[in-house]
Amino acid sequence: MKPVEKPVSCDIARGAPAVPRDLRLLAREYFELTKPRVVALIVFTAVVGMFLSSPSVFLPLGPFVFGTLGIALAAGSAAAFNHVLDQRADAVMNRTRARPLPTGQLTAREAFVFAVALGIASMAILALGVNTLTAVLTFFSIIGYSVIYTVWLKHTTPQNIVIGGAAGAAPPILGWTAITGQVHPDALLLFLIIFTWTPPHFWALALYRREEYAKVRIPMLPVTHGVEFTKLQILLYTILLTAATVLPFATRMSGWLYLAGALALDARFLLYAWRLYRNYSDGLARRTFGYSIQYLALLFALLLVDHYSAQIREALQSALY
Ligand code: HEM
Ligand SMILES: CC(C)=CCC/C(C)=C/CC/C(C)=C/COP(=O)(O)OP(=O)(O)O
Repeated sequence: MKPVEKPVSCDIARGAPAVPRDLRLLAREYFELTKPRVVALIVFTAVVGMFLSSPSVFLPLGPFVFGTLGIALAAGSAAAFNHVLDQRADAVMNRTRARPLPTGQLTAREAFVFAVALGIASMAILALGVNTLTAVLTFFSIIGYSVIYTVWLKHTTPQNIVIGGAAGAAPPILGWTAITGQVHPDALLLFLIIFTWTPPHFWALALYRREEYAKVRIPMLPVTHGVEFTKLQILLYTILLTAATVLPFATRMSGWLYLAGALALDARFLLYAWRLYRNYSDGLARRTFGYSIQYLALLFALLLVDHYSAQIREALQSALY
């Protein structure tokens, strides 16, 4: 469990900052509002979507730069809205109580203004520098995560993260449309991979954090349906994920290099899910959650390397001979 380093303030309702402000610290708190590590992986999946949409390594510079920036700002905006809208539950759970709003480092008003500013900047950059389709789809992703998931689904149904997962799975589509202006079926495969990955990713964490979720009455699957059922769902979704990861090879979007690497990653994920199912421990659930993140990063890196394998081989050959 992460140690809580910051003092916890009760100033949420009054909206006043509880501690003196230092500009560097303040910048760090704002940065923290964007969930930077999550957003980094989200942006990576979007960038992979961009490269996979084109046979050339050289993407049109404007859509590439503005697309990446716009998607990153949108994801950061959605994350900041999530901090504002979930501040009461965040103040109670150990994992989240050191966040900028529960500690009083930032007020809800400051976080809200920041979220709106990032959202507007993202929309302006995407609409003016990329294309309308990407701006519109990104707008729906922001609403999907910050309103539909955070305000509604998260607090009403244990299927919250399955349905809400669509927003987190959208970025490869956004990357693809940023470059081509079209939603291609191959982009939907990338969406499907993240969509089926989200339940094992999140439920592994929800298992070892189940008491905290119960404390704040958030109906996550282990709280409403218990550990046994959640372990089974993780296993079933990991099997579904394995099937989804074969599709890029089956449709010839990706080649043998991708298939071999993806199956190796899948085998390890399935092993984690199987061991969790047979012999549960909080420690194993924590390691499964950690692996889920490595898994997605490596899988998307594989898609990219496989896509340019011919160019990489040629470059290596000309460097060697
Ligand atoms: C509905 C969908 C999702 C849910 C409910 C979810 C939930 C979570 C939670 C609760 C954490 C722990 C954060 C913490 O340590 O405080 C986490 C971490 C993480 N998630 Fe997800 N996640 C989802 C989708 C995604 C997506 C789409 C990505 C990337 C493509 C992603 C990448 C990550 C990463 C990289 C971390 C580690 C962050 C860190 O080290 O601080 N997640 N996720
Ligand atoms: C392009 C675009 C707008 C994408 C938005 C996608 C986005 C920011 C997804 C975040 C996924 C995530 C960390 C969910 C956890 O929320 P939670 O509230 O369950 O977790 P918490 O308890 O850690 O806050």
